Amino acid sequence: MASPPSGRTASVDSDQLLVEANGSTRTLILNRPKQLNALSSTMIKELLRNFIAYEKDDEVKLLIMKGKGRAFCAGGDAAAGSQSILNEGWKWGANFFGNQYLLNYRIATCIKPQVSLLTGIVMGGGAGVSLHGRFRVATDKTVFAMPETALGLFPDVGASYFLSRLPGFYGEYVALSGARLDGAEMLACGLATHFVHSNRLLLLEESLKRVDTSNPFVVCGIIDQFTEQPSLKENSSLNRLEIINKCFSKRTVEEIMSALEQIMASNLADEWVVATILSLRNASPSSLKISLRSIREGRTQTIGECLRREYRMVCHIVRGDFSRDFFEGCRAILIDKDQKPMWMPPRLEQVDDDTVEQYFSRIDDPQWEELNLPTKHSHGRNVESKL
Ligand SMILES: CC(C)(COP(=O)(O)OP(=O)(O)OC[C@H]1O[C@@H](n2cnc3c(N)ncnc32)[C@H](O)[C@@H]1OP(=O)(O)O)[C@@H](O)C(=O)NCCC(=O)NCCSC(=O)/C=C/c1ccc(O)cc1
Repeated sequence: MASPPSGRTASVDSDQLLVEANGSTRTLILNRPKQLNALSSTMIKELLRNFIAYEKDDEVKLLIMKGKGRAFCAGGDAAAGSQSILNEGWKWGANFFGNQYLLNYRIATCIKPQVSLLTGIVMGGGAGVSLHGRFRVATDKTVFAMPETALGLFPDVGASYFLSRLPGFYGEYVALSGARLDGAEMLACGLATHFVHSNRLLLLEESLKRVDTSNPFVVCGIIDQFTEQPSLKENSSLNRLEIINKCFSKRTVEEIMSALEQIMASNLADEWVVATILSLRNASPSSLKISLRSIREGRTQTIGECLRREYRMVCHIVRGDFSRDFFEGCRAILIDKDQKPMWMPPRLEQVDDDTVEQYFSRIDDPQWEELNLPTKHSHGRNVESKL
């Protein structure tokens, strides 16, 4: 589909993605508000097609990404996705995640600035379509999380790149516990680049739509006019960075747990420690172990290397090679909603190092291929500087 004429909105495939053209800007609107804009396969393909087209189109200079309704995006559509994999086989899942990671890579290496308006829920796949972009605007209504360990998955969409670059061992904490961050916390740790009050977001958007340049300094100057410096709440996890660094720097998940439990034993009234321990106890043991290793490996890898490795991991998951926790997590959280997943194996000590290792190996199947990412010479430098 060609870009719509200026000032017009074009819609695609049942309106799941709306594209608004204003002069040199294109506003991409995730439009499944009832599903909190969870990314369907159609939306991912359309976003990918648009990003590829915009890179070549000299008339397009700035991209704006937003969500319709109360969420920016609550992740990939895990409810429909897990059912499609069960009905159609693992290749459906491999194709879904392959396209999504390719989109994440296109966004990370796109030479045109992207401004994501992160108000409302930003989770999982929603982080993948925004945080790799140049400008991430959080608000007083932002609720960010990477909740995949509670779903039997692991923080993917390049999270092993952007979480591993957070201060200290905060990324390990966010990845393993699925902790929710507000807009002020996103800004403080570097996941967001700006904070704008939600009641000024429309004004910011109107100003951005008049931009006629890809110069990031000009774009930044415009966003700066609307920003404010929010304060961290007293109970913010960022005020716990010392404890987080002490516990989440441990080598294994078992050691992280026991470090947290020691703190709990000496201070039973510490609600934050209790909540963190509970979230780790409720998460899939297999997911916790592969997530920790993924973040650790991500620290020294490029965005492309992270996404290729995550693709291997997710392919093992959709094939159910070592565990079916992902299907069980989707059932318990999103389909039956009983919130009581039966993880298998159920205990951390039952997930051995050899099994964890295998999640990082190539898939031994003639029908499987590594994630094929386009060569984007020298853009790696830009990608590194975004966080
Ligand atoms: C805390 C949330 C975001 C909001 O809670 P709420 O305010 O009480 O709202 P609801 O839970 O009632 O959500 C409204 C509707 O949106 C739906 N929804 C809300 N997130 C979603 C969602 N990621 N998917 C598919 N429907 C959703 C949700 O099921 C519900 O549908 P319905 O019951 O039909 O009204 C809650 O919905 C929630 O925990 N959602 C899951 C968030 C989450 O784990 N996301 C990211 C990790 S998973 C991921 O990124 C990709 C996984 C995936 C795996 C395999 C695939 O093939 C494809 C994708």
